[in-house]
Amino acid sequence: MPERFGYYQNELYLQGYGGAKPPFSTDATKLEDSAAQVLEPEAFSYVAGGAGSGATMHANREAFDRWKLVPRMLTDATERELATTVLGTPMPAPVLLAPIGVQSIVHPDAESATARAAAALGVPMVMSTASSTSIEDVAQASGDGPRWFQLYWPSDSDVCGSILARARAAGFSTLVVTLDTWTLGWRPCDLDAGYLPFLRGLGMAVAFSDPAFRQLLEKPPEEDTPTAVLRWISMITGTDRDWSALPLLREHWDGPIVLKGIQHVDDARRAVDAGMDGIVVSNHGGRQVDGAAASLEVLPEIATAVGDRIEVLFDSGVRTGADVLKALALGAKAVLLGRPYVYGLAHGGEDGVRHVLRSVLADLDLTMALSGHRRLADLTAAALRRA
Ligand SMILES: Cc1cc2nc3c(=O)[nH]c(=O)nc-3n(C[C@H](O)[C@H](O)[C@H](O)COP(=O)(O)O)c2cc1C
Ligand SMILES: CCCCCCC(=O)C(=O)O
Repeated sequence: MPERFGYYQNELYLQGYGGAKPPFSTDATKLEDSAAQVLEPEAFSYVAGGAGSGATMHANREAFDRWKLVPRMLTDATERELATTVLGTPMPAPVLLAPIGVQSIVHPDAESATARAAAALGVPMVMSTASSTSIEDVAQASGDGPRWFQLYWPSDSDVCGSILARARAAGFSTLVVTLDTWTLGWRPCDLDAGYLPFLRGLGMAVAFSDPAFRQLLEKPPEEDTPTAVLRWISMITGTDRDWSALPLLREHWDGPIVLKGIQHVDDARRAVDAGMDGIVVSNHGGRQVDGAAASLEVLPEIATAVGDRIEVLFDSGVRTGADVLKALALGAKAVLLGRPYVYGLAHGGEDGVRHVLRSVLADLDLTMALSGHRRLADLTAAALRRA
């Protein structure tokens, strides 16, 4: 029997009645603040930080604040239907976990804990190429849970093919190709601390466990980590992959393909022309182009232009149930939750991620109810007013 998300509210109140407080806050902002207390300062800054002045990261949140919900009354929203299917993946609510690399810097159980928490709720996890856990180990932790794989696209086609074959064999159903991080943005927090986890050999589990990648090295990564790291980084950065190269991915992947990092309506149209199955309207949580538009700001025009031809997903700035509702009303089919679940992981491993997910989904369920929406299909721009 699938969890009724709103019931998490009762569970928390009843715990309080018995004298117990939830171990972690139900408020994403507070969870971020307290994550600063439990994480190494460099690791916290790496997760929380944005590109440049942080303007785009803050703009992502401000854009949500500009849209207000306009609740409707007496609409028979007693029972809500949140379940949906995106690109053949059934999910209990229109929420996935965004690909987030190098989770070992926040918790030793890293992506395995995230995979177990997501699977327990049936929420799809998008595993990052920059994970600290191998494809096969994440698949094992995920069990029967839905899982998608995010690609930082290696220029070497044998390595690319090998990684994708492993992901497919391990039960990852959809490929998410990230386009906005072909080189790292200007990130003052990390630069000032001289901190980039990858240069320390972290977040390399996918590459270092890959036979095709290992074959290219004179010495195995365990013997000469710096050389292996630099070889890998040089392989996944650069612009020698362009729109014309997208069909090559089809040779290695027979499932749906989604392009992540789309912000311009013309790029959304190009994705359609290239035969892609979906896009993620995302500015990488404001970590790449400082001064770029808020992701929510560009969502409506993109959804209007291509939403009937391609699945439009959204991320960057989602923190609450109301945020999810707003993104759906502005045309997204589903959203990807980013930093908040990493703060859950930092606080309590698998339990922490599960708590964050249950909180966001319960909040979404109750916000749908109190705004008078029973079905996801009811959510249109008419549910909102721009402040
Ligand atoms: C610490 C961190 C690592 C990330 N690693 C990846 C990654 O490996 N691949 C990827 O496509 N996006 C990555 N992202 C971007 C997220 O997938 C997502 O786009 C972003 O977190 C959304 O913004 P939000 O966290 O503010 O909601 C990362 C984000 C953070 C915060
Ligand atoms: C050279 C790209 C590695 C970046 C991987 C992690 C990431 O996406 C981030 O935002 O940080």
